Amino acid sequence: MIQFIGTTIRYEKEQPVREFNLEVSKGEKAVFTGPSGSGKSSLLNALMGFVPLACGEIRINNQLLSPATINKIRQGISYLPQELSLDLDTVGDLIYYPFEFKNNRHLKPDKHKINEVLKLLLLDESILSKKLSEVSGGQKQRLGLASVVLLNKPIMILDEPTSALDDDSAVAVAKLIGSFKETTVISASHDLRWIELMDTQIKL
Ligand SMILES: Nc1ncnc2c1ncn2[C@@H]1O[C@H](COP(=O)(O)OP(=O)(O)OP(=O)(O)O)[C@@H](O)[C@H]1O
Repeated sequence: MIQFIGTTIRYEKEQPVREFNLEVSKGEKAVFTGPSGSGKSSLLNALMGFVPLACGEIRINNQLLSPATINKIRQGISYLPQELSLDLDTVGDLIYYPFEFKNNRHLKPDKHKINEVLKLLLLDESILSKKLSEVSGGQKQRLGLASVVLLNKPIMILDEPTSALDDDSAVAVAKLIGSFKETTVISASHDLRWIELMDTQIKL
């Protein structure tokens, strides 16, 4: 379970999230919606421990998110940022990127598993031999999603996961993520194709 309790996020010039309360149960698929600047990414970033809270708290499985617990908590989370700005060369590098970290090395997927996930995301396995500079924005977004799926963590945090996708790919992605019954998903989106397939919509 993920709990936001009186969560307040303050930057130098503004306070986009004020006294925010929410409980997301295990296995629930939740999506933050609302206009640009309403604080959707800020909440996801706070959940990742990237943004300190001005007030309130965040609890994950009853454990308080804090500098002392964040590393342990992150081991149970996979995160897809709004933009993948990693300095990597090939598609393979992108897929394997999270598995280079010590904590994930033992989770490294084999070729068969990777191909299976690529197929579910409507990507051809030939994409693995391409350079990242040769793939489209929508393909890159699905490759990031493939990594997140392959990590198979109990919690997924997805920031605008379908923003660059055509209809068929957006629906394929939403259905795939929705099929992981045990996985808790917290996302931010403007995309109705995604929002409609989530369990809970939280309007900010
Ligand atoms: N690191 C930061 N420093 C200062 N201000 C920030 C920072 N991150 C976000 N903000 C401001 O906080 C507000 C909320 O931003 P946030 O990115 O959380 O909104 P959002 O709902 O995700 O928007 P979008 O739909 O455009 O992605 C915005 O006005 C933004 O300018």
